[in-house]
Amino acid sequence: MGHVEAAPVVTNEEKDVSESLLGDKKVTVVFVLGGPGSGKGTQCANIVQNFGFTHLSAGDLLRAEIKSGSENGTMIQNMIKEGKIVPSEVTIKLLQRAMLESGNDKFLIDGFPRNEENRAAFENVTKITPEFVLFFDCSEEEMEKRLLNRNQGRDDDNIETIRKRFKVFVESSLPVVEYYESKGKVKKIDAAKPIPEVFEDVKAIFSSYGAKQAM
Ligand SMILES: Nc1ncnc2c1ncn2[C@@H]1O[C@H](COP(=O)(O)OP(=O)(O)OP(=O)(O)O)[C@@H](O)[C@H]1O
Ligand SMILES: Nc1ccn([C@@H]2O[C@H](COP(=O)(O)O)[C@@H](O)[C@H]2O)c(=O)n1
Ligand SMILES: [Mg+2]
Repeated sequence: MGHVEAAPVVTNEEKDVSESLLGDKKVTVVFVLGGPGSGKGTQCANIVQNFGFTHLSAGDLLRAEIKSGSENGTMIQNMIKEGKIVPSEVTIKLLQRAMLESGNDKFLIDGFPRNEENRAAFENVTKITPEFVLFFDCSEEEMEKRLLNRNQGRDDDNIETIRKRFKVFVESSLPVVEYYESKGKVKKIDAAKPIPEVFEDVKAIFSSYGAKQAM
């Protein structure tokens, strides 16, 4: 699998984290995108077990930030309840920290970039471009059913917020997928199939990219 030579970050605030994380270390990043409930988290867990990637879910990092009592917690909580996209600088900082703390050099970044601002800011700040984008394609009808049955106590898994998340996905996130499509970077998966079948398709992609199976 090819690698991306990362470059230093520009802001002083991020300096310590980014220099340690990026410096001259080569990192491989796969963005995992798809609508709410398309199965990103489920399949990332499988990829981690089989291919040695670290899974970083932007949504999970934001929820952890709320729980930590951070000064941004209330703002993040309100945005998530409304299905809105949190400002990029907040999410990128969390991703950078998690990348550094992982000690790994291969990352599945799940649910990010969610809009053009996320995409441009991440590339500008980290100088990392994704190896490829894994896109889980699924109908809204199926995704809605899955989210209403998820039972993980998420504040945004209610029908009102789910509809808002679908709208944001179509208006803001699909254009990011289209951007990467224009660069020939999108690997599309039929995510409507049962979980094991989806993973067979996912495995074929990672194997063909030469990602080593974890021992
Ligand atoms: N292929 C599948 N078929 C049926 N159910 C699935 C499938 N993949 C995942 N699920 C179930 O659907 C729900 C949503 O899956 P998951 O949390 O992986 O989605 P997600 O894309 O990460 O969603 P979100 O964007 O909301 O975080 C979970 O309850 C999961 O068990
Ligand atoms: N790049 C991102 C990712 C997520 N969010 C917010 O978190 C919510 C839940 O995300 P999931 O991927 O776990 O479904 C999402 O609806 C956004 O409110 C974000 O702001 N930016
Ligand atoms: Mg998820």
